This record gives sequence, C-alpha cells and structure tokens, in this order.
Amino acid sequence: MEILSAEQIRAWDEYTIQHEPIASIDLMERAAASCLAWLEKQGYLDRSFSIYCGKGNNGGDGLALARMLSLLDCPVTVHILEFGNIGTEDFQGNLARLHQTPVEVRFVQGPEHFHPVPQDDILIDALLGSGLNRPLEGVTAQLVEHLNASGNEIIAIDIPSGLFVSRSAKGNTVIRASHTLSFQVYKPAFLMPENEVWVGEVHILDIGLHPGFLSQIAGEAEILDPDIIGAIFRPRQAFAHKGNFGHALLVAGSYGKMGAAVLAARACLRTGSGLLTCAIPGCGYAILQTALPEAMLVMDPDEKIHTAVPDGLDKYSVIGVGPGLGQDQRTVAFLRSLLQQSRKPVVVDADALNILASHPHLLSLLPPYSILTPHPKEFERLFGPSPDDYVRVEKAREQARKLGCIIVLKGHYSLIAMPGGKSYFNSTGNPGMAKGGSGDVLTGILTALLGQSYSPGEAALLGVYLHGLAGDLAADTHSQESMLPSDLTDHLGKAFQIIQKR
Ligand SMILES: NC(=O)C1=CN([C@@H]2O[C@H](COP(=O)(O)OP(=O)(O)OC[C@H]3O[C@@H](n4cnc5c(N)ncnc54)[C@H](OP(=O)(O)O)[C@@H]3O)[C@@H](O)[C@H]2O)[C@@H](O)CC1
Ligand SMILES: Nc1ncnc2c1ncn2[C@@H]1O[C@H](COP(=O)(O)OP(=O)(O)O)[C@@H](O)[C@H]1O
Ligand SMILES: [K+]
Repeated sequence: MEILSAEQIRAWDEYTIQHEPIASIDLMERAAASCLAWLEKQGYLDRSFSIYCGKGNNGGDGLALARMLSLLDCPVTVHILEFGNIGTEDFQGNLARLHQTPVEVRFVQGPEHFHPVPQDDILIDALLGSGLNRPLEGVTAQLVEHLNASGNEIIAIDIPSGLFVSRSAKGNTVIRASHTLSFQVYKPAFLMPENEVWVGEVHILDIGLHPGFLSQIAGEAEILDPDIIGAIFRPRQAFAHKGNFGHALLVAGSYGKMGAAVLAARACLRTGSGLLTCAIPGCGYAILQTALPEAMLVMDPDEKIHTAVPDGLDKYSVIGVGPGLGQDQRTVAFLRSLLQQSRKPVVVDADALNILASHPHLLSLLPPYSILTPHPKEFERLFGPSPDDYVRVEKAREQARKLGCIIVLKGHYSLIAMPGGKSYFNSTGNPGMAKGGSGDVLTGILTALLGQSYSPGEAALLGVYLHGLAGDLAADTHSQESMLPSDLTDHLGKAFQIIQKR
C-alpha cells in the first residue's frame, strides 16, 4: 500500500472525479458513508454525537456524517467553527442538505460559544484535515484544548485536527483522538512514534479512489504488506540441496553476551540457512555446541572477545556481524579487517554499528548493499540527533543513498530505506518485541535470507516482515508481556507457513 502526501491524495481525488467519473460531493458522500459503516460495525450507533466541523472538506465530511447519523435516529449536534469564510463548495452543499434534517447546528465564533460537552457524547473531529497548512491558533486551538480536556472519546475524521500529513507538529495543539478514520491510504503522520498520542488507532477506509492513478505516480514510500511479501518469497525447489541455501557466517557474542550469538544463530537456522558457522570467542564453545548442534564453530584465539578474522571468508555466502560483539579496541581492529576483506553485502547490527558510530571512517568500508539495522539510539550514535521523527526518517533515506546500503531503522513501523531512494514501513510486529534480544533474532533472520540468494533488498523486506509476523504469532501464544525474543524464533515456522499460503 502506497503512502502518499496531502498533495498526492488531493491529486488522486481529482483523478477519481475525472476518470470514474464522480461528482466531488458524491465522493465526499462515500467518505462519510465509510465512516458511518465503521461506526456501525464497531457498535457506536446507540450513542449520541457532537460533531465539530471546520469549513473545508474535512468539515464537509463531518456534516455529511451528521446527516447520515440523524437519518438513523442517532442524537447529533453539529458545531461549526467560524473561520470567517463561506466554506468550500462541498461544505456548503452538505450544510444545505443538513438543514433538511432536525440536527441542531451551532456556530462557534469564540470561547463564549464553547458549550459544555455532554458527558456521554462521542466527539467527531472534522475541524481540519489534510488541508492544514499552519499550526492551530486562536479560537481553533482553544476549541481543540476544550475538546481534549472534556475526557470524552474523540474520533477524528481523516487526521486529528492540528496534525500535519508530512511534517512534525511537535509542541503544537492537536486533537487527541482514540480512533482516526482515514481514507484509502496511510499518511506519513500515522507512522511516526511522536504522533501516537494524537492518532490513537488508525483505520484506513476504502472509499474506492480510482486505481488508475497509482500507476501514474512514483510513490516514494510504501507499507510493507502481504502482496509485496508474496511476490518476494520463493518456496524451496523439490531437488534443492543444502548448497542452494547458503553458508552463513555469524560473527557474534563475547564474554557475558554469548546469549546474543545463540539467539541470532538459532534464528538464522530457523530461517533456512543451508549451513551456519558461528565465529565466537573461546568462552562460547560449550554454550554454542550445546545450544545449537546444527551450527559449526570457528573459534577466536581470544577467550572473551573477537580479535582475529576467520580464514577463508570467501567461502561464506553471507556474513552477519554485531550481536553481543562488545567494543574492545581489538574488536574495532577486527571489524575493520572483516569489512576490508568482505566482498559481499554484510548484515551489520548492534555493537558493530556502535563501533562504526565511534569510528565513522569505517563506514566507507561497508560493501555496497550491506544491511544496517540500527534502533533509534544506534541511529543517533551513527548519524547524529534528529529534532523529530520526520527528520530522522528523511536522514535514514539520505544515508541509505549516500552509503549505498540498506538501512533498517527499527521501531513499531520499522523503516526499510533502500539505496535507490524507495522506502518501506513494516506493518507487522508489536510492543511485546520491545525486549533485549529481539534485534539479535532479526540479524539472524536477515543473514539467513541474504545467504539464500534473495537480493539484499528482498532479504531486508522479507526478513523484517517475517520477524514482526513471528512476533505477532508469539504474542498470540504468550501475550505481549510474557513473550521472549526466543519465542520469535519458535514462531518463524508458522510465519513461513502463513506467507506460503498467501
Ligand atoms: N481522498 C480523500 O482523502 C478525500 C478527502 N476528503 C476530505 O477532504 C479533506 C481535505 O479538505 P480540504 O482540502 O478542504 O482541507 P481542510 O483540512 O478541511 O481545510 C483546510 C483549509 O483550512 C484552512 N486552514 C489550514 N490550516 C488552518 C489552521 N491551522 N487554522 C485555520 N484554518 C486553517 C486553509 O485555508 P486558508 O485559511 O489557508 O485559506 C485550508 O484550505 C480531507 O481531510 C478529508 O476529510 C473527502 O471529503 C473526500 C475524499
Ligand atoms: N513497539 C514495537 N512494535 C513493533 N516492533 C517492535 C516494538 N518494539 C521493538 N520492536 C522490534 O523489536 C526489535 C528490537 O530490536 P533492538 O532494539 O535492536 O533489540 P536488541 O538489540 O535489544 O535485541 C526491532 O526489530 C523492533 O522493530
Ligand atoms: K479532522
């Protein structure tokens, strides 16, 4: 699913109006009807509603919804915020239609018109939508604060009023919705952690915009969905042998952090690597041999840390490096040699990223199309602080282009930024994965896929999606609270089966 800017969405409206064809007010009718259907499905129709409208098309949606609710005998009051203009054509058309119903319409010109909010009313926010072009101020901001302070449940139409579609509204006044009903596609605003308090749960409603439009635009970002994954995943051939599925080298673990190596290695095996060798310090020998009989080992001469690059790197189809590595000075030198000798894309995570952050000149040694998997803190260490989430995402895209690498910026909607400029937001995963070790599992998964002749881009997309899907399945089994990173690996099998069936 594409992620579009406000301008692109407006253009899609226009395209639909021309090519379906459909009158603009009828498209608004469809948008309002989709909100009504959602309210009905969620069991809201036995409630009473206060609907707050601006004078743009977002307000028009609110007026149309008010009429529809009233026709179903729901008690509705409409409050229209006076902006000192007559409103858009479709707003006016819907106001005329609303006047033919018994719905009471109140005009709000100043705080003296802010009625106390009836305690049990559901508030519908149709003040401002994707047309917002400046922060809320004056009466508008005061009204939003009044509604937020009411403690009532607020459902926002299209986007909570005060939130921009594609840039930060940090520090501004914004409606705090518990649900946002938006149309057709995700907007960037819904994917940014800083907006969670305002958007609540997001529901994308299909209003039948013309599909022909999508072939005309070069979308910069997409939601990683089952269709994309279905096109990437390749089932095993009947006559395949282990040589077809790569020989992965996983460089991980140090004294006190051998668990990271075990987690990554198990995930690598469960993601189908043909062969796996783990490069580990001496202290990990018994641990790895006992935990994972399927894995082979190459031992570092040092007992506790990584100091020496294993011989014959070229025989491995892929290298994954980082989980539990430590940042000893000798390990820094080790990482430098490892990257210098690597001729294929490498998966780089955790302490390997931290070493790159403290020795940025090493970034130039990354083989093209390597996959870097920083969480936001590691990202900040690598590329500096960002004032808001939008800037961080943009910076990740920029760095992916600059380094010629894939950057997986991990989070609720992990961003996968490709060197060619395209990026994806992952749709799987849950807060049960916010535990030390989940990232190590991802490294194992990505390393396995990259070794199995998936292209680096394919491996990154499939791996991040599978990791989150396994997380969702683990949460179903164990709850988000109780699930462990190792449960992600235990649910990879089921995750593969789901992908395969689609
Ligand atoms: N496909 C879809 O998605 C469909 C979308 N539809 C709906 O259309 C909505 C977009 O409608 P829209 O373009 O009329 O914008 P909307 O936000 O109602 O008004 C913005 C106007 O307000 C003003 N303004 C801006 N900032 C302000 C501020 N801080 N404080 C005060 N005023 C401010 C500014 O005018 P200005 O004052 O700058 O002249 C601007 O022009 C969309 O969200 C969805 O609900 C459906 O109906 C059909 C299908
Ligand atoms: N709230 C969340 N929703 C979805 N996924 C999450 C959430 N929190 C963490 N994750 C996922 O869990 C993983 C955590 O990785 P990371 O922070 O590197 O963990 P660690 O280094 O401790 O193993 C990432 O893939 C991230 O996307
Ligand atoms: K709104």
